[in-house]
Amino acid sequence: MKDSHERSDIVAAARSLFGRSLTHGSTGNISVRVGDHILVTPTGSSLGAVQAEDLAVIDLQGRHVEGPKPSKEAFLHAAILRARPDDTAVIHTHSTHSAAVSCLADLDAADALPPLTAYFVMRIGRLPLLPYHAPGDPSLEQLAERTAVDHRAQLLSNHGPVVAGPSLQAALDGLEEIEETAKLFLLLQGYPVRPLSEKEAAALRA
Ligand SMILES: O=C(CO)COP(=O)(O)O
Repeated sequence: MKDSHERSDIVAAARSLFGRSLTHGSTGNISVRVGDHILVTPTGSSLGAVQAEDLAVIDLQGRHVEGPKPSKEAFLHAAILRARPDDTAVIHTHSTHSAAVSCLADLDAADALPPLTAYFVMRIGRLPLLPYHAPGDPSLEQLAERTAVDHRAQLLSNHGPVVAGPSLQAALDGLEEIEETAKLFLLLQGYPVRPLSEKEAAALRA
C-alpha cells in the first residue's frame, strides 16, 4: 500500500496536537482512510512520540490488518468513516475544555455546545452528545455510526470529542474549533449569553 504521505501527515498532526497540549499522556488517536484501509495510531502510545512506522492498519469494519495493535477506539474511527464516505480522517482527543464540557450535567444531547460563534457553526454545525461508555467499549459503535451520517463531530460524555473531515487538516481544524468553543462556553458560565439565533446559524450551515 502506498501510504507514506498519509503516515507522515498523521505523525505531523499527532505532534501538533501533543505539542499544544490538545492531548496528554497516551490519550487521543488519529486515523486516515487510504483506499479500502485505514491507518490508525497504535493503542497506548503518546501522540507526541508516535512514528510513521508505528501506525496500525485496519479495514473499514475495524478489523486489524497489519502493524501494531490499533487504538482501542479504532472501531469508532472505522464506524465514522463508513458513515461518511466523503471524509477521510478522524481525530479523537481528551482535550481539556471539551472534556470538561463533556462532564457537565444537563447538557442538551442534540447540541452539547450552543452556536456561540459563526466558525463553530461553519466548521461543526451541531455537536450531539453520546451517552457515557468506557473508552474502547464497542457497544458505542452503532450509535456513533448512525450519528455520524448527519454530523461530522460528536462529544462522548465524560470523555471527549471525535471529529471527522475530508482531510486530516480539516479534522484538525474541527477539533480545534470544538476545543475553543468549549473554552468560550466555560468562560461564559454565569454570564448572560446570546448564542446565534436559529436564523443566523441556518444561514451559516447552508
Ligand atoms: O484516547 C484514548 C481512549 O479514549 C486512547 O486509547 P488508545 O491508546 O487505545 O488509542
